[in-house]
Amino acid sequence: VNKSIICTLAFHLPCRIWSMMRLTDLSVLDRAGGYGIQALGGMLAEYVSGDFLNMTAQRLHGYILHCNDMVWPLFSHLENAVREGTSQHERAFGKKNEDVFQDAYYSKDEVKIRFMDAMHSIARLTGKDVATAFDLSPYKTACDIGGCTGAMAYEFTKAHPGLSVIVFDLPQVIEMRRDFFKDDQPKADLYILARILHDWSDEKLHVLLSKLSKMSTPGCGLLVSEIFLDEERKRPSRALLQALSMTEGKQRSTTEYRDLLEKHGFTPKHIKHTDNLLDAIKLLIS
Ligand SMILES: C[S@@+](CC[C@H](N)C(=O)[O-])C[C@H]1O[C@@H](n2cnc3c(N)ncnc32)[C@H](O)[C@@H]1O
Repeated sequence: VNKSIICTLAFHLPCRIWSMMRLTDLSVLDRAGGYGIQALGGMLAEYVSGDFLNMTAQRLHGYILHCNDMVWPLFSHLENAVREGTSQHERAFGKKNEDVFQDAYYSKDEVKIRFMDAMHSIARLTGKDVATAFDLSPYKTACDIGGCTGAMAYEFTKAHPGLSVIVFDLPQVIEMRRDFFKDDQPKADLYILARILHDWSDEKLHVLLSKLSKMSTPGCGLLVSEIFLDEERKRPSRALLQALSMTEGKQRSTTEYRDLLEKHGFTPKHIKHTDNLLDAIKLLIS
């Protein structure tokens, strides 16, 4: 991918939103799913000057097509979404539950492939940093919940040759026919949740996390990889912008993730800010 495409995208997205909004007080965006977005300019600076451009040696084609075809059209609902306090997905698809995810991304084959390609691009970009963030030598088996194409799982097996990783995802993605809210996850020493938690409400996550907690025995680990908001919920700005195009989920700070996970018996052990697009936290079941 040509750097100029990234620059163009990074520049035009915030600028177009800004001009559409014509708002002087961007804190009004807090109503759109509870996210402040005071930092559109900051996001631009981060993208243009930051490591993002150095990563473009990796393939981002799928992600750019996904942004162009799926994410960008959602932003045409931005102004009303802000006024009504709805998420843009809710406005675009008229409903707010997990079916939105399946309908939006998996109802048509070409959209499905593009979404999977987009997830694959970012997993390849971030996977090595997430996989090497912690010492995982005590674990022999891992389960990547919502692991999509297996790109992240592949990075884990490359970084930890003794670890075997199961990918658990929807029937449309793999033939295992597993839904992480309904089906029991396979037994593993380590559960990986990469870019999963931000997609769901606290209520939904209680269902998923209590299942994982029941499956885990003392010594089992949980590795969560997300963008962690700072405690003021203002940065990084790409997380805030992404929040506006999400389904029913929300971005959370490190403390919010910690509180959520501790309720299910997972004790945080290490947090790693990777300087890549995703951070990671490792927890142990107590
Ligand atoms: C945002 S993607 C993250 C993919 C991958 N973990 C990564 O970091 O590249 C969310 C993944 O969760 C899967 N997913 C969504 N709802 C699910 C469900 N109810 N049961 C199982 N997988 C689900 C999607 O198919 C998709 O692969």
